Amino acid sequence: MVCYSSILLIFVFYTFQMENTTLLELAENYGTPLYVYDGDVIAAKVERLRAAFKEVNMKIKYACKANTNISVLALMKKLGVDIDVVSPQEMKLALSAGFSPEQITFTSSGVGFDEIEACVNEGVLVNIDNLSTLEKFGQKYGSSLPVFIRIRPNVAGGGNEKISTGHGNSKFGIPIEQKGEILKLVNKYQLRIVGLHQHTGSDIKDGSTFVQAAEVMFELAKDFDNLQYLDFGGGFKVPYKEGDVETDMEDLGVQLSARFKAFCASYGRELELWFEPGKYLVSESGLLLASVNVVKNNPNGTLLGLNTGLNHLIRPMMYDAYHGVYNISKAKEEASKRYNIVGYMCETDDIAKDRTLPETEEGDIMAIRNAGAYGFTMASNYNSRFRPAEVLYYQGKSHLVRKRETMEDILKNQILIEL
Ligand SMILES: Cc1ncc(COP(=O)(O)O)c(C=O)c1O
Ligand SMILES: N[C@@H](CCCC[NH3+])C(=O)O
Repeated sequence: MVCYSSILLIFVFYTFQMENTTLLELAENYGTPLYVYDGDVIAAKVERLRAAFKEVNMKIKYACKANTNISVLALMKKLGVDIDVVSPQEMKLALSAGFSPEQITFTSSGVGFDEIEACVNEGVLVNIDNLSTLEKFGQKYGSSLPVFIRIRPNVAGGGNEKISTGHGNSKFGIPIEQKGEILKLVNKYQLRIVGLHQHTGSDIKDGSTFVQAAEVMFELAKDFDNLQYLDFGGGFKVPYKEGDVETDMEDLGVQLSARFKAFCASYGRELELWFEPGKYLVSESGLLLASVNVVKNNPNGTLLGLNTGLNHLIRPMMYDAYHGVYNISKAKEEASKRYNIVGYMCETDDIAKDRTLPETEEGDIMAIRNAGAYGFTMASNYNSRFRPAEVLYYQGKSHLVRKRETMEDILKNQILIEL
């Protein structure tokens, strides 16, 4: 109940702050499609996570793959959040946004050793997910640098198969069955393992999945003497519509904090508990604004064709993800008509099916919810279309934080040869 009402507050706040006036103005000023992020929603999510884990020494390492706009990253830094990156390029973005190398962790998955070196050279802590890379790390750096290892706990979790990463057939992490081999390498190279990491998946509804994976980590941790951190990954499920199931953060805070404290007591040292949420911090903060290009009255239903599609928001087509859609131009009118909402790409391009909305006209501005995470970062130039502009709204002011692409961007690296 506590949980549901606080998320409702976020929705109410969010709608109140930005619906109608602000959003329509932004669409007018910057054109559509346009990503808009509400920084106050991000700040509220950070606070909620902190409050749930106030009993332990918890650190938030924002999984920036969800949204790498450098102004969003700068906001995270201002909010006191650290950052998790998955490529040297994300690391550079984090540095550009003002993070110091000590605030960055590189969670690698099957990357070339050159990427490990690139991050080490910047002074960034690396997290290694396979034995072969761990061996190379030992050969090159021995005990001179601290290092993290990612394990695969063989715990299934996540909203769908594509985003489930901790199970026994997953490519991610070093399988927990290979503990003996990890320990051999640790001894051989005197590796300074300062942290253990696991990430079970994304859109995990059930808090007990986190506790289950944590138990695997606690058991493993007993064999490592120099730990400072245990990283339980990200993956908290956010609501996609009112009343939708979400991770009960407050309950998880109570359960996991108690187990964590008990573990630290038996380990004999206070460790930091790390999380690396992406969606939890940014999903609900974002809207993708788009215009209605076409209202198509087909015999079997009415389609709204928007000036966006899977090129800008791939989640509906990739994961069958639900995204709420509403008509900002007709916000005060009663929802009376059913629509399927589709994109403008030369592919089946469903955005939302069977939604009841006010009678909608061509030119209306529509808002697609939960677009703050894995929206722009998974966008492409398919059909040679431009990626949208982005706006960050924070404490009553909106800022353009990325310009819309132009034809120059599309042509930039292409080479026309003489034939
Ligand atoms: C290693 C790792 N950490 C954190 C995340 C963030 O997940 P989410 O955005 O669901 O919190 C991911 C993505 O699933 C991931 O692969
Ligand atoms: N991209 C996924 C979540 C993260 C997957 C990466 N581990 C989504 O949009 O739901």
